[in-house]
Amino acid sequence: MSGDFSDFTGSDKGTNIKIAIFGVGLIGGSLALCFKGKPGFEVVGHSVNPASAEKYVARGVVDWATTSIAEAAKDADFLFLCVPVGRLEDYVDELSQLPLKPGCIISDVGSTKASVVRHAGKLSLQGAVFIGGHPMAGSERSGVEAASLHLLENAFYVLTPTDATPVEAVNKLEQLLKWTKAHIVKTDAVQHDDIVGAISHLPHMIAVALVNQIAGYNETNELYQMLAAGGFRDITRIAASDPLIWRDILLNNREVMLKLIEDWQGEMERFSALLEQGDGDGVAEQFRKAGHFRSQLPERRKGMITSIYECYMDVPDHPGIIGKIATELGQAKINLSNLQIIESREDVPGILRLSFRQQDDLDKAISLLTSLNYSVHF
Ligand SMILES: NC(=O)C1=CN([C@@H]2O[C@H](COP(=O)(O)OP(=O)(O)OC[C@H]3O[C@@H](n4cnc5c(N)ncnc54)[C@H](O)[C@@H]3O)[C@@H](O)[C@H]2O)C=CC1
Ligand SMILES: O=C(O)C(=O)Cc1ccc(O)cc1
Repeated sequence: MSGDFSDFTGSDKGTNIKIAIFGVGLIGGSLALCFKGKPGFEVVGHSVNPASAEKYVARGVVDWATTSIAEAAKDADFLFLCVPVGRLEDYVDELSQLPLKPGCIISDVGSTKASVVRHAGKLSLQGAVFIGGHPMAGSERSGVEAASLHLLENAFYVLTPTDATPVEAVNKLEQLLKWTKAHIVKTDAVQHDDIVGAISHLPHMIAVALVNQIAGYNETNELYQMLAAGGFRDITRIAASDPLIWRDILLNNREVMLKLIEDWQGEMERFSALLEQGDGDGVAEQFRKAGHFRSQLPERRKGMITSIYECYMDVPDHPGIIGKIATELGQAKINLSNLQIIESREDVPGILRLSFRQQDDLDKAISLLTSLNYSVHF
C-alpha cells in the first residue's frame, strides 16, 4: 500500500470499509467526521443509549447508529473504542466474545494505554488485532456537539503496538488514520503513560487544585473571583474538563500520578525554601530555567493543552474597534473561532486575542491585519 491516503478507500477496491465507533463523543465524533462521506466508507456509531444513537445520525456524524454492540461490530474492518478509559477493557471483553471479521483492527482512543494494551494482549480476539491509540488533541469540551472534522488535524496521534502486533495491521491502521491528518508516533504503552501523565494528566490535576484553592479563598472574599480574569482563566481552562472522563484517566494512571505528585511537591518545596531564605537569585533562576525549556517547545503545534491557533493585537480602546476588526476578517473570509479582550481600560491600549481553528486562517489574519497597520503579536 502506498503512502497516499487516497489509496485507502473502499471504492478503490470495489468494497465497503466499515468503521464502527463505540462512544461518539468529542473524540469518537471527531474521528467519525474524518471518515464519513469518504468513498466506500461506511461509518456506524454505537451508544448504549437509544437517544444518543439517534442524535449521532441526526447531527450527520455517522451514517447510521445502533445500540447493539454485535450489530455495530458485525463485518467491521476497523473498530474504535472511544468511551471513558474505565470502560475500555469491558468493551474489549465484549468484542472478544463476538464473531468479528477476520483481520479486523480494534483500536481505542483512551488517554492511558498500558492497562488496555496489557488486557487486550491476554485475550484471544478471534482473528482481530488490537492496537492501542491516543490522539493527542482535544479540549475541555465533551460530547458529540463538540466534535470537529479538524480536531485532530496536525496533532500527534500515538499508537502503541507491541512486539506481537503484526506490522501489516499497524500499517493498515496508519493508512486509515491519514484521513485525520494527524502525525502518527509509535511508542511503548508504559512509556506513553509516563510521558502523557507528566505533560497532560499532571497539568489537569494542578489546574483543578489551583481553581479549588482560589475557590476556597473566594468563600470569604468574592474579590478573588472578580479579579481572577485573564491569565488565571487561561491557565485553568482545562480545569473545566469532564469530571468522569478525568476520574477514569487519573485512577487508571494512578501509580504514575502518585510519583508525579511527589515530584511536584518537591518543586513547590524548592520554591518554599528559596522564599524562606529570601534567595531572589534562586527564584529568578527558576524562572530562567523554565523560560529556557519553554522557549524550546514546538511553536504553535496543535497538541495537548493547546489546540487553537492564536494571535494578539494591541487595540486602542475606542467604540467599534472590535466590530471593525471582526468585519475585516469576515470580508476576507477568514474564520475566526473566538475573540477576547484581555485588558481594556480607558486610554490604555487593550489586548485582543484572536483564535482560529486552523493554521491557514491564523496566517491569513496575521498578514491582513499587519497590512492594515495593526500591531499583531504571535
Ligand atoms: N477529552 C479529550 O480532550 C480527549 C479524550 N481522550 C479519550 O477519549 C475517550 C473519550 O473521551 P471524550 O470523547 O472526551 O468524551 P465524551 O464524553 O465526549 O465522549 C464519551 C463517549 O462515551 C460514551 N460514554 C460515556 N460514559 C459511558 C459509559 N459508562 N459506558 C459506555 N459509554 C459511555 C458517551 O455517551 C460518549 O459517546 C476517553 O477515553 C478519553 O480519555 C483522548 C484524547 C483527548
Ligand atoms: O484541552 C486540552 O488542551 C487538552 O489537553 C485536551 C486533552 C485531554 C486529554 C487527552 O488525552 C489529550 C488532550
